[in-house]
Amino acid sequence: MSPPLFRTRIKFCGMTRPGDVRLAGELGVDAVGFVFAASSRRRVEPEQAAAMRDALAPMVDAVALFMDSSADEVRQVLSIVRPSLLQFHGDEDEAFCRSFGLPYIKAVAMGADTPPDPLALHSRFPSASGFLLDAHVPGEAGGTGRAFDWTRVPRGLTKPILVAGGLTPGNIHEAVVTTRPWGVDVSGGIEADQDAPGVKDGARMREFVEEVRRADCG
Ligand SMILES: O=C(O)c1ccccc1NCC(=O)[C@H](O)[C@H](O)COP(=O)(O)O
Repeated sequence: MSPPLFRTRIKFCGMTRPGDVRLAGELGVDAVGFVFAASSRRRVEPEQAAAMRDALAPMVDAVALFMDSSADEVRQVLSIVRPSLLQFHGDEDEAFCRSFGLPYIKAVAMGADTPPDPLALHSRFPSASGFLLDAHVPGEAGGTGRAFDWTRVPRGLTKPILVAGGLTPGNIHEAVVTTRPWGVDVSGGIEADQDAPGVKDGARMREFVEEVRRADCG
């Protein structure tokens, strides 16, 4: 049987080391994320992210992730890091997100109540390139290592969606088969030590990619 044409995109987030970024490129990952959210345990300085960007393979997106940063802070990161894609995790509105002239992804918290309404999302963020559905843990912003109920992924989203939150090499096959997303985003699940956030583990990175590809073939 010939392999399917569709390929689930993979983003590794919360990168802090150039070597991990280099390996992500070799594994065929589509994007890597650098976190600039003030509250994050994986936050990096713009200069550190610029060094990682230099380690990036061609045709891999460098994603700068913000949460309620000021426009000046975002612009400073853009000038130093030169990301190809932005990701917003806070209360940023459409005008703010598009004001930097770069494609962007808007994160949506998947709380315990009703799933987000696709029409409402599209009309609030018509210029978004896609939406990242992340687990919502009260009092925490992201990168929580928690998963949400994947059966609650809203149908009828015409823009690409990325599923995030608590993904690991052990559950990513089921997550992809259940949700069939445009892409998946992982941070803690490719780290070996919970006490060393941002330090990725090569074997877990490789296994994660292999499991996504296995799901793509199923
Ligand atoms: O990763 C963080 O520390 C973070 C902090 C504040 C806002 C967002 C953050 N991460 C966003 C991501 O895209 C993560 O990859 C996503 O939340 C999944 O994280 P994980 O559950 O650890 O895989």
